[in-house]
Amino acid sequence: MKKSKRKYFQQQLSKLTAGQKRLLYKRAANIRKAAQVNAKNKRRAGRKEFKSMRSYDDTLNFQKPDRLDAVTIDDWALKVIEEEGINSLIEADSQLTDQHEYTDSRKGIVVFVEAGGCEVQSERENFFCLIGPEISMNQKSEIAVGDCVEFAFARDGTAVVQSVMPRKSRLSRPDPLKPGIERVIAANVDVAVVVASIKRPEIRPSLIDRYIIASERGGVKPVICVNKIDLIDKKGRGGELSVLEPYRQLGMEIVETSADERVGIDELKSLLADKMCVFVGHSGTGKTSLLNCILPDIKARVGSVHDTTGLGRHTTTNSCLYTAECGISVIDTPGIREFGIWKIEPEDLKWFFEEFNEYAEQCRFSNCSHTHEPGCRVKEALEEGRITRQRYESYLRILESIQEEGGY
Ligand SMILES: Nc1nc2c(ncn2[C@@H]2O[C@H](COP(=O)(O)OP(=O)(O)OP(=O)(O)O)[C@@H](O)[C@H]2O)c(=O)[nH]1
Ligand SMILES: [Zn+2]
Repeated sequence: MKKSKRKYFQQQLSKLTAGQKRLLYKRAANIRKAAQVNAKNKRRAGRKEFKSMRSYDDTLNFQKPDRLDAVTIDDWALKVIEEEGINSLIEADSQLTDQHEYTDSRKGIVVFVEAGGCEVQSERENFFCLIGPEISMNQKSEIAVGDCVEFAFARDGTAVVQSVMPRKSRLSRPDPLKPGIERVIAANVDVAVVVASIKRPEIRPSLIDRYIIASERGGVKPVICVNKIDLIDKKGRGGELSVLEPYRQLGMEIVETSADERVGIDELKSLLADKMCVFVGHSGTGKTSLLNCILPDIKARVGSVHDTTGLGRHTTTNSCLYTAECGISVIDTPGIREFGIWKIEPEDLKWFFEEFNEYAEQCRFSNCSHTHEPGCRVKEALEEGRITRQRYESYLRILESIQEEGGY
């Protein structure tokens, strides 16, 4: 197949829905098998003409299956598109959907999840969808706010999620009650805004570190937002904000805000422009207040839900995605007091403390945990003031909790 032709068919292939692709590959696999059988039988019979076997009727309309230049299953799939066109696939898929009594398949993004159902935003409309049994078996880790899903409508108008697309990133924690289960707080986010407040409640660096670790593990960029700066008197600034120094040294982005006095809001907005973000942090730090400053139009957007099940709307205790006209999408999460780290081995933790790395290479033991070993260069760097005590102590505390709780 010519390169340009191949590219054209690949473009067509990328436009297919998951259901249509499934059909296409099934068909490609059948035809490939048929072609192989044909070729084999032809050789065996030693004659040019070969009648298709009944079980491989599939090949009847397919030109010269045994002489195609297709090799891989992808080649065969493209060949199917070339020979039969994508319309036949779309039609076959919709007939199949009819059989299962689902119609009008759509794609959307999950804005809210609750037991058995979720709210999905699709083309500026929100739909309450039930979640199919395979997905809901393991719901909280299988479907999360921010997930891209495909859903369709049953005859009675109920929307049902059919499939969840692979995630490009995730922010997870272990379930506080069942630590063996992963809870995905937010999926497909670009930035995690770790909201801390300078006072009421006070900044907890070790909690910030936990969020940084979880973000980096999940492929999310962490940003620190220190809120309530109106509560510090101007003279005391240096002292109260010194906890942020290690993060400045690491080159992290830090924004100082006051939701009450609307300080730093524009800076935060420009940092989040055109990004999918999640707001995380200790309870009461001002996440929702900040969100209201950034996205004043969100209330109107949350209101319009197509409640097709009659199960009603959610409470405010779960994560929720808000999208604004300005291009910012934010997932607000309920505040927490403790934040466990999802499945991290004690010996891997040190690598998440980036400033340790250059010294760790010079430790006497290559598997040094930087706690009790002789010849530990990280501890020397600590004494020399090259590594901050705040971060080192945070490392020890997290390490201890991981060791005690078996990784959670
Ligand atoms: N002084 C001051 N108070 C603030 C500021 N931002 C929020 N608050 C107050 O802090 C309290 C908690 O604010 P929320 O926005 O509900 O905090 P949250 O982080 O969403 O809390 P959770 O929902 O528990 O996670 C409220 O009483 C707010 O009025 C601020 O910039 N300055
Ligand atoms: Zn060491």
